[in-house]
Amino acid sequence: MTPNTSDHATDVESSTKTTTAAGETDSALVTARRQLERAATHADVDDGVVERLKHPTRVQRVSVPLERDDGTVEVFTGYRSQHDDVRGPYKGGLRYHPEVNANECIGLSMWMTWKCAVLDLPFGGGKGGIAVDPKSLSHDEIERLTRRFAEEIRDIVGPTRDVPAPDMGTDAQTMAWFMDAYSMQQGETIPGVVTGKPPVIGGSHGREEAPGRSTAIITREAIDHYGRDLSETTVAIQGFGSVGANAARLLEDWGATIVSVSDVNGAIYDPDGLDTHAIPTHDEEPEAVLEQDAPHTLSNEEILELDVDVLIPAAVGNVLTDDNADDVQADIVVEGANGPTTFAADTILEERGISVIPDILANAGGVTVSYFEWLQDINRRQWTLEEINEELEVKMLAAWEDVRTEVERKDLTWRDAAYVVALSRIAEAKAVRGLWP
Ligand SMILES: NC(=O)C1=CN([C@@H]2O[C@H](COP(=O)(O)OP(=O)(O)OC[C@H]3O[C@@H](n4cnc5c(N)ncnc54)[C@H](OP(=O)(O)O)[C@@H]3O)[C@@H](O)[C@H]2O)C=CC1
Ligand SMILES: O=C(O)CCC(=O)C(=O)O
Repeated sequence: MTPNTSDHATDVESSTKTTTAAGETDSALVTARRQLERAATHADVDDGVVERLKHPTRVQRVSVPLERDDGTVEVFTGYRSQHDDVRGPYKGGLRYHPEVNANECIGLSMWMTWKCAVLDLPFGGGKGGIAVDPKSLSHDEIERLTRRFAEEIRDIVGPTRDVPAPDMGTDAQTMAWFMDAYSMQQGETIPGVVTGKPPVIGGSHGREEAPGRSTAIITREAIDHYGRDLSETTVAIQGFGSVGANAARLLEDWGATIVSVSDVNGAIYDPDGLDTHAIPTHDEEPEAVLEQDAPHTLSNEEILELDVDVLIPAAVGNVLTDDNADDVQADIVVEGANGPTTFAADTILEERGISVIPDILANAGGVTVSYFEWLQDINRRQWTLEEINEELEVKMLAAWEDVRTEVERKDLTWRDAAYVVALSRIAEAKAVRGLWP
């Protein structure tokens, strides 16, 4: 099939914006561009490079027909946005969620470019997915959908071109089907086409927990930076999946008090602390949070306004907006999710003295362990879980120090500082390759 590819993606970039009650336009793409424009004023980067980075290299949109279990046919829309590859192959997850659209994928792929650069990984940024509610499909239907999606985007992915991974609504099994479908088309087993696979077929130990682990590591460092003690820290976490649940359990193990967690239906709250190991994760049992014993339940709006030391939004994007930023009571927000804070909310939180540690640093453990997986696939050698976690700690602490240095040197917000680190590495790579614009 001929790829339906738009090199400039203008058609999609001008559509699908959402607006908050207060009128703030906040698609992931709009937020990502505003963040870039603001951060660029603090970085020594050519205006032309910044202009180029506002646009993806390529966005592929495909129709993904699915034969349902009852024999009827339904057609879903899938996307893959490839933002920039100056530092290496495009890298980023595949999301299965009803709200997936082109602009969301472009914005998320921009964030992947910065994330890989902040962590100094040899990758660029990509992101994709299918506009579908995976909970409405059977196991077999998700397998058929994934295999067909892999066929539709096979021309633009590959271990040295673009390497997908899990994101919301996808997991190690999804990656296994994707890898198998791609390998069958290529006529040989190619584990490195995706990361986040089960270890038995070339996946890495620790990948599933990694974005939650890095979110916990960065929370720990932030607490220490502000002269506090983790054992006296209260935390609320929105979302109890790969990112939220793993961050919650680690922070609890390290002494923090997790007072509230939520899933799509709402939150449970215990001011004395929850036993997060006893709460099933999204992977173990979706929508199980409200079934747990707890003194209070809250809505997903209320959890964001709890009086806690640390708030970790770890579910969907755009949850902190100009509508509720004034009501946030946490002292520190650590972004476990991608893009939970709109541009206007960021400004309000900054004015109120609330530190926001950005997604492109905090949740970067996922793509970092994906990089370790990619290396393991190339070398056909599996690292132990201990090796993975040790290397992840080293990479996260190095990135934390790089960003912290910029925060202190230029008196920047954590987000601006992370962008400055990323942009300078990307601009230097473009300059040295002579790859401008
Ligand atoms: N997986 C990864 O490798 C990485 C993911 N991220 C980002 O982290 C975020 C979460 O991803 P991940 O943990 O993988 O997702 P999962 O699918 O594993 O879990 C998502 C969690 O969020 C809950 N949820 C879904 N919709 C809402 C909503 N509208 N309000 C509140 N909670 C909701 C789900 O509830 P329920 O169980 O009831 O469905 C579930 O608990 C996303 O922004 C993703 O892009 C970032 C880096 C890496
Ligand atoms: O592991 C990866 O390649 C990407 C993970 C991801 O999508 C993300 O960090 O948002």
